[in-house]
Amino acid sequence: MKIQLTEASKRFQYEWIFKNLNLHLQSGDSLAVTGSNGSGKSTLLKCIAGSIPLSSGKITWANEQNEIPSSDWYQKLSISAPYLELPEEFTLSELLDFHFQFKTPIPEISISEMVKTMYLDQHANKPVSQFSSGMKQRVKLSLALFSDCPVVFLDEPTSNLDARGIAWYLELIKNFGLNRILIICSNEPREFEFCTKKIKLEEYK
Ligand SMILES: Nc1ncnc2c1ncn2[C@@H]1O[C@H](COP(=O)(O)OP(=O)(O)OP(=O)(O)O)[C@@H](O)[C@H]1O
Repeated sequence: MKIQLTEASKRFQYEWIFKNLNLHLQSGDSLAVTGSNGSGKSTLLKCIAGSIPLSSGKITWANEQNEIPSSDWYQKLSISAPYLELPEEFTLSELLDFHFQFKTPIPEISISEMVKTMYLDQHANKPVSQFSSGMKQRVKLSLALFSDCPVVFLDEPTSNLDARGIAWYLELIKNFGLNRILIICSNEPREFEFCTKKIKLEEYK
């Protein structure tokens, strides 16, 4: 899998969010996108995901053989972000059943092993609405990384996680994240110190 940004630029009205961004990513690459609040990290993710258009420039996704049309990018992509809510009326078991009707689970582990890996096996039949914020964050990250997608976006991955949760996140990335294209939006070095590439959005204004 390859993602190429060529002179990618985005503005809202008269405000440039980023300009002339060139980037080449392939499977195995992990990219940290850093920048202050409001610098445009989430906007860049949305452009790369194809959910909002660039103002100028080009983004292409390709597998080994062919370019992938932008209408199909979402099939290759899983996302964990603070602004994406879980359907909280489901129990965790129901949520996993629901989620994996749309995404293929990774072949390495079974659904019951996923629940154990989340340290939520005691809570599988509890509605997600009753989970703590840290438990919900572990569910969001797990859904993203346990989906068999070649591209994974993680926006502020350790928000709501305590020290044990952060160690759990780093282990999850090590075990399930590193053979994909991983893009992490963050200003917390501990969330992205393993990344092979880094961009600072303030440098693209
Ligand atoms: N739909 C929109 N219309 C107009 N302006 C927008 C829109 N979406 C975002 N913006 C503006 O784009 C800029 C970048 O916002 P964005 O959410 O991408 O920043 P961010 O780096 O992810 O911020 P944070 O770290 O606070 O999450 C902000 O000035 C924001 O107000």
